[in-house]
Amino acid sequence: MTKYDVIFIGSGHSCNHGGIMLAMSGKKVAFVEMGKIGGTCTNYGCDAKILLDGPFEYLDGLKRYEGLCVESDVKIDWTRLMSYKKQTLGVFDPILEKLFSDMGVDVIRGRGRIKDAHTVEVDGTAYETEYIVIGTGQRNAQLQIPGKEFTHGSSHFLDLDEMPDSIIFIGAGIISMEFASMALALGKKVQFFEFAPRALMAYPQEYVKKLVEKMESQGAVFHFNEAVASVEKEGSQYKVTSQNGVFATADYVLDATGRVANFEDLGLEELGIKASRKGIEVDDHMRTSVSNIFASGDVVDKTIPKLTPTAEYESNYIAAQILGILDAPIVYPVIPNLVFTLPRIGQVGVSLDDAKASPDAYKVVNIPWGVQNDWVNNHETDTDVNLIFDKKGYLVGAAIYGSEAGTWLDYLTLVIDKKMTAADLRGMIMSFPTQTYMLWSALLPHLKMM
Ligand SMILES: Cc1cc2nc3c(=O)[nH]c(=O)nc-3n(C[C@H](O)[C@H](O)[C@H](O)COP(=O)(O)OP(=O)(O)OC[C@H]3O[C@@H](n4cnc5c(N)ncnc54)[C@H](O)[C@@H]3O)c2cc1C
Ligand SMILES: NC(=O)c1ccc[n+]([C@@H]2O[C@H](COP(=O)([O-])OP(=O)(O)OC[C@H]3O[C@@H](n4cnc5c(N)ncnc54)[C@H](O)[C@@H]3O)[C@@H](O)[C@H]2O)c1
Repeated sequence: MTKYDVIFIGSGHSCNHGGIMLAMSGKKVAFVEMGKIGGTCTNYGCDAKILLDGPFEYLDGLKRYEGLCVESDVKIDWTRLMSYKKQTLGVFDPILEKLFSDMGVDVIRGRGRIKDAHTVEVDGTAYETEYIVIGTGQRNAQLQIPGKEFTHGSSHFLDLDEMPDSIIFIGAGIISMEFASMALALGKKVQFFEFAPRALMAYPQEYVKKLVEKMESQGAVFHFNEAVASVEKEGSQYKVTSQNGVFATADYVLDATGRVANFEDLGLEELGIKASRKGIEVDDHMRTSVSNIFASGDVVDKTIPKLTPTAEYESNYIAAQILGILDAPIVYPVIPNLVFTLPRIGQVGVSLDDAKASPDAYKVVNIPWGVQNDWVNNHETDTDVNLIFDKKGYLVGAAIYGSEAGTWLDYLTLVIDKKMTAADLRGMIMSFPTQTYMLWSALLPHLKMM
């Protein structure tokens, strides 16, 4: 029997970064994968979504100049876009398998199950190992309601060869709002049933309101405070009904009501490792109650956001521990959150809603960016930025509404994380005229001097 130093169950971002670090440091490593190599982000999540979003971003930008100087009749052909997506991402699985094995990692295909603290079984074959890392991720939390068989999850939507003419989104969270932005840009009929009083509950209220109004102007209908109770088939359509009796019909129903951990059938109960739909319980070293078994990424029960960069961070942290490079508890740096709607909404650090509720602790500087910087802003007049400073003048948070939010958020994350002062920024030279230069100028007067 091959004896491994570390077996990862999963091959997504919660596993592969740390796994490669370990293999390159001379450890004998294997990834056990029952689906596509690379996991959700690579095959059915971030990468698929951002590839499809590409032309929509440009179309949204071009539309801003309509009536000003652009006569636009640009249309996106979803079917051809999807075929481009399938061609591009379809080759990732074999490429990654080769890449990993070239780096010294064995890829074992099949469902992994922990037999005892030092044995992983894959479809009946046992593999011995010193350490185990569980990185089995999450799946759609499909509502258990009558007619659930008529609903689809995010992976199905990201593989649709034809965009349906009408769609009901159950939930107005991150996945629904991102997907609906594309459907609306194609002129499709979109409705939402959302249990909460508003969309994107974790994001700044005023920005979500702006986004919802934009989507409504494109024809979207939002039913807030409506929990879905059933889905029925009516001819070629589907009827969605809420607990209050509000109903609507559409060609397609997407259930995006959150995600649950893949913790079942891993042999955890026999080992006394605690887990629930929220995830596997770990200590501040990412260890389960069995000290040589770690959990990483989306499958962990944690309060920090379940994202690709946080999964990557944890996998590197676990690898460093196994290598004996560090022994301190895990400490997360500031984590940016970005919704890829049209336009984006992003925030990092202290949230805008919290900062506004605590004026004694924070100074909020609003910049009506789109109005002030229209000349450098690609005519995106409704862009808005809020910068949040603590009483010493350090930047501690930021919230952004605009198509460039991602780039700016990463830049501001650096300023927050490194506790940069005005003197630090003045010691740097930025390119000009760029939006990041304007952000740099906007920060200077409010930041701690030195
Ligand atoms: C539609 C969508 C869009 C997203 N967009 C973004 C985004 O824009 N930005 C962002 O940061 N995050 C995004 N995410 C979240 C991101 O995809 C996850 O945070 C990330 O993939 C987590 O990585 P992971 O390795 O923990 O889990 P996963 O990537 O889910 O990997 C888990 C792997 O384990 C395998 N597995 C499970 N059980 C077993 C078993 N018993 N044996 C063997 N293999 C097993 C699965 O097949 C899977 O490949 C998105 C998610 C979705 C669904
Ligand atoms: N840009 C990104 O970072 C990104 C993008 C996509 C996905 N993700 C990942 O996926 C997760 C988001 O997944 P999601 O959008 O499914 O979850 P979510 O938690 O963002 O949204 C789910 C929504 O469904 C609503 N809901 C729950 N039960 C309902 C019911 N019975 N009827 C009507 N509404 C109901 C909730 O109130 C909530 O607003 C993120 O936490 C992240 O892990 C991240």
